[in-house]
Amino acid sequence: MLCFDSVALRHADGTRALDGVSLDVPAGQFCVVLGASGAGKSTLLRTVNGLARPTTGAVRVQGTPVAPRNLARLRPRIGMIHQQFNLVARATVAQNVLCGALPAMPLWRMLPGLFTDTARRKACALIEAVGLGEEHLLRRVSELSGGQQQRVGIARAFMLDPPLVLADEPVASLDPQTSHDVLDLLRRQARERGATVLCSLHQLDLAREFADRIVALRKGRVVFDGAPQAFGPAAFEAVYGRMAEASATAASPVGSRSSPAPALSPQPQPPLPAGLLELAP
Ligand SMILES: Nc1ncnc2c1ncn2[C@@H]1O[C@H](COP(=O)(O)OP(=O)(O)OP(=O)(O)O)[C@@H](O)[C@H]1O
Repeated sequence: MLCFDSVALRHADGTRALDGVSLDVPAGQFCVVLGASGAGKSTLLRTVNGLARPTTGAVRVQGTPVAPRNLARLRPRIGMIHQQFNLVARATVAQNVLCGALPAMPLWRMLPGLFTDTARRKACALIEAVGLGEEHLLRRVSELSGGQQQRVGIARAFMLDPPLVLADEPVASLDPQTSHDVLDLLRRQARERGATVLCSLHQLDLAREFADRIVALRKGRVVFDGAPQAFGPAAFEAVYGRMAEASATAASPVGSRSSPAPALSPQPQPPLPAGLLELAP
């Protein structure tokens, strides 16, 4: 379904965001990408829908290379769920979900927002499937809670029945219980529709609970790739580096709903760079 072939991405300032990532994600898999902040998770996802271009290597979706000439053909096949929901705040729930059909619409229908009856019915069915009743259809999304907004985001992502869904930290701004419910919903929807999911997360406990497979990055490299049960203290240390084994276990026991906490030991404070001292008021 999805193939990363020796993918490296170096930014103009020299930052190596991805460094030789090779992965095959088979159809139907719920694959979670873990890693500390800056490890390259978002960049990896963005190479799949063409928002980031690898410096070397290739990404293929169902055998089609992700390249500018193929993007119009690929985008309807890739649903996207964002950390900050990326909904149109002033538009209604129904309008936002219908927007998920735009990548497959001709321009003459897209500009005036001429959605077909089939699309409207599909949007209603999806809104119900994600647990939002009819009373929510015409509510502005700005009036919804974070969890409800992400349900709208999930419904929108499935509008075109994409075989592949990318979810970039979909629960980062939600409380632990809502995070659990939203991931449960995402996995159920993906299973029912046979979709493959590549989902970046910070919460190891949620990854262990929902993933079929965990791929962990550190500094743009894959440092763990395996079943959630195989992600033990050694993998934790490989991914999060400085965190001690004991604090790792305490921070994120299996089944807990908290995010990994930073190591508790006090760190010596380095001196402020000279440039910052000059910024005194
Ligand atoms: N436009 C850019 N120019 C230079 N460096 C960038 C740019 N965008 C991202 N980076 C760097 O690339 C690396 C990977 O970033 P990325 O956003 O993929 O990490 P991440 O694992 O998703 O982090 P987070 O969990 O904090 O969202 C980081 O070092 C980041 O600072």
